[in-house]
Amino acid sequence: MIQFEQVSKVYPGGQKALLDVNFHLRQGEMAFLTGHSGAGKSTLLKLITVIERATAGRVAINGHDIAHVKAKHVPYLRRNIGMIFQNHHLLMDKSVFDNVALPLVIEGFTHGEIKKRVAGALDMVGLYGKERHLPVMLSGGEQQRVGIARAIVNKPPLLLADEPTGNLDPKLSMDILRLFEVLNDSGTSVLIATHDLGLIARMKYRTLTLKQGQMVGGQLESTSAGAR
Ligand SMILES: Nc1ncnc2c1ncn2[C@@H]1O[C@H](COP(=O)(O)OP(=O)(O)OP(=O)(O)O)[C@@H](O)[C@H]1O
Repeated sequence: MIQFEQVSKVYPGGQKALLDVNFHLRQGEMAFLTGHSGAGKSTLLKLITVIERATAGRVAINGHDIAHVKAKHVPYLRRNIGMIFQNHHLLMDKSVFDNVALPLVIEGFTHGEIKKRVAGALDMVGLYGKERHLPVMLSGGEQQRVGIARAIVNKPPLLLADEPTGNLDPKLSMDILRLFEVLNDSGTSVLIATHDLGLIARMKYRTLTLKQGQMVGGQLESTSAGAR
């Protein structure tokens, strides 16, 4: 599903964020991505969503090299990726419903289908009934879950999450991880960047580890990857 071959990223100014990174996330796999602050986790996710471009190497999704994809094709590529951001990226002047509906509106779904799917996604994250609320009326954890509902509402084949449990208490964190498992069971590939080693330890998934931009663990696919 996702393949990195000798991928490096140097930011303008010379900051080396990733160095010769190799890994393969299989179709239907769920894995964690961990490492110290500044190790390069967010950068790695940004290369997959083409928010940033690799300086060297090959980044491929389903065999297609995306490192050099034309800017006009990037929105099509992103439709297949649900992205959960560290700081939610919600539209603060729009209701919960409008925030979650956004990917479906962009894709041109009918109003009836949008209502049905948004209700389903909000139900999955435990926010059913809060459709008309503005994000400011919600707690940090609830806002995070609105971001998760928005990422899963169009049932993307790939879900990327950057610290998805950062604002959540242990019980809610576990609930969100279980939700990712449900999506993974239905075929979604999931990559979760997190500092939460306790959470990782409780779930038996492959863990890719970055240290100062280098992949120092988890690159090799194990036959038990994805087993619980
Ligand atoms: N836009 C940018 N311009 C220059 N340097 C950047 C930029 N974004 C990130 N970096 C640098 O690249 C390195 C990797 O950053 P990145 O955000 O990928 O790390 P991270 O592992 O996600 O960290 P955290 O866990 O703190 O979010 C850091 O040294 C950071 O300062």
